[in-house]
Amino acid sequence: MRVPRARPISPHPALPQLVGWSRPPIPPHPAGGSGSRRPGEGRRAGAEENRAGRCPAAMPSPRSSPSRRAAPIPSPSRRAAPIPSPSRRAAPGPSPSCAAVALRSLLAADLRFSRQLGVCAGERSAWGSARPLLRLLEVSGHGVPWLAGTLYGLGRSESPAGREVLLNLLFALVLDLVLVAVVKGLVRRRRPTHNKMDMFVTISVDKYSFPSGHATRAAMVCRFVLHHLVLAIPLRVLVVLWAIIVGISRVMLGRHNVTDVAFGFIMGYMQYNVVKYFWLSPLSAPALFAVWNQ
Ligand SMILES: CC(C)=CCC/C(C)=C/COP(=O)(O)O
Repeated sequence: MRVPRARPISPHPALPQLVGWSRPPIPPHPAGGSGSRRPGEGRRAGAEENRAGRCPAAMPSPRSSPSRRAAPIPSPSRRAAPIPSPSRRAAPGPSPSCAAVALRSLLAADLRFSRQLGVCAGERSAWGSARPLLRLLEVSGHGVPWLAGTLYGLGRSESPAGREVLLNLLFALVLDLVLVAVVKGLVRRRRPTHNKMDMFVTISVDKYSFPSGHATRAAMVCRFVLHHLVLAIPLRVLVVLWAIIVGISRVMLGRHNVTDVAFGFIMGYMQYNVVKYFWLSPLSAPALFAVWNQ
């Protein structure tokens, strides 16, 4: 018959393996507060955070960690050991959630990729000789020529239909400037470090890069023009190509990261929906058109 071996009582399941048996039991902390952590508690707290919806990817898996493999399997009696107080369990600090880990990885890849694509960021960059051409594209998608051109067209237009379209284009351009300024001011993402701040006419929020104002404007103007101008197919293709090239050139010039431009395209595309919804016409804004037609 086998006689069960007597097992000394340990104050904590992990202590026997880590500090030996000769150590006197540690009394439970009276306040359960910020006393010194016992070995093994951090691991337990981490596991609890994991159960509470933390990202498993952010934690080393038990298989990947040799120290975890060596950890003792708690027996039923050990499981009855004193439960650490909530304040002790909170001590290791929050580990990043899945979304935060994914976002951080995406942003790191974005920075790396955008730096590689910034081949015209300076005159001495790999494609530095193409920089003047890309800067011309920059002006073609800038707010000033678009606002000036629209105002000029409005002043010269003699047809009510033309005036209506141009008035709505003016509204779209102003809306775009306001929305981009608001998002840039909220997100406050710095422009890439390799960007030379030699841009044509900027306003204060333009020190920020998210989203790309050129990309929003290019996408929105592209949709606007395709909907309201009767153009031959080659010209329509050219308008779409222009919008895409303006966006790509922002990254090549080092002005933006890829995500700034990608979000800018989406935002500009959706801005046109807003313009369409609030379309100004003699029916929806009679006062405005009455003044204009006098
Ligand atoms: C001053 C006016 C009327 C518009 C500013 C246009 C501008 C500089 C936008 C910035 O574009 P990115 O965000 O693509 O660099």
